[in-house]
Amino acid sequence: DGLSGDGARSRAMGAGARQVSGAPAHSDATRTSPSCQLLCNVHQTGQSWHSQPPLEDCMRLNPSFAGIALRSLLAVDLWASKRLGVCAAEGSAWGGARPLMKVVEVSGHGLPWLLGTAYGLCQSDSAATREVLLNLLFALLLDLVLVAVVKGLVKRRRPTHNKMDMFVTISVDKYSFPSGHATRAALVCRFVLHHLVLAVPLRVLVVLWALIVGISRVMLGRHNVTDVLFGLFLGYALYSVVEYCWLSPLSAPALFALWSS
Ligand SMILES: CC(C)=CCC/C(C)=C/COP(=O)(O)O
Repeated sequence: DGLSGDGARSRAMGAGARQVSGAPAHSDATRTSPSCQLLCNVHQTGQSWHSQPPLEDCMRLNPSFAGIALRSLLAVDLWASKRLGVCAAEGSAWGGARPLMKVVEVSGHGLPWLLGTAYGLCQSDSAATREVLLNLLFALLLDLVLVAVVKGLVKRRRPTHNKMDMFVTISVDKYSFPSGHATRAALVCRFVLHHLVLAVPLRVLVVLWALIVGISRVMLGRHNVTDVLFGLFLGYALYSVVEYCWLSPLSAPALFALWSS
């Protein structure tokens, strides 16, 4: 019919699926696995593989716009992350800065934040400080659980150029989406800015710290850019949840009574 390439292949396939199997386009026959359907068609008609392109081939030739956009984004992400992983190893372009980046990594790690907050809680003798620290502890735990759940669901592998020499990890930390450091940095940053009275230069420093923690994840080769961007977004959004569920002697009297006893 004068058509060539994808259009002709798609049309040939569509017609083939209806005529050869003798079934409507959405019957059980067309819902079987593509390769099985193809073998069945070839068996029934004696057609060659060339005259009947497999269904899966057809799907790849007609991907959705969202599919193309996602694949392109992921390709750019992998390419950019590899280029930006300049401290991924001692021999990398900025390998000399790796020890400093690892200090930044520890500053955003969950363990020092959890231990520090728990210690502060034990030491505090003011009810107001206790309330803030208790909520920070709740936020940090919620963050750990949320990140572990998302990592476990998405199961995106860390970049191949990452050296797995991280300070204290848990099993899901073999996965990279989202960056736990980035979520924590954004969460803690918003929390501190809302609950601590700080001079402007210190507030700027807190924001810079959160950004540097995020950037260092890519520079160390631990994460792809999208892991960090989504992590920052998740941590930022999580703070709103923490604010919404704010624990106080009014909303959680049992918890506070337990603590004061
Ligand atoms: C062991 C504890 C308490 C927390 C684990 C913190 C950790 C290692 C998170 C992984 O962060 P990235 O996803 O940014 O690599």
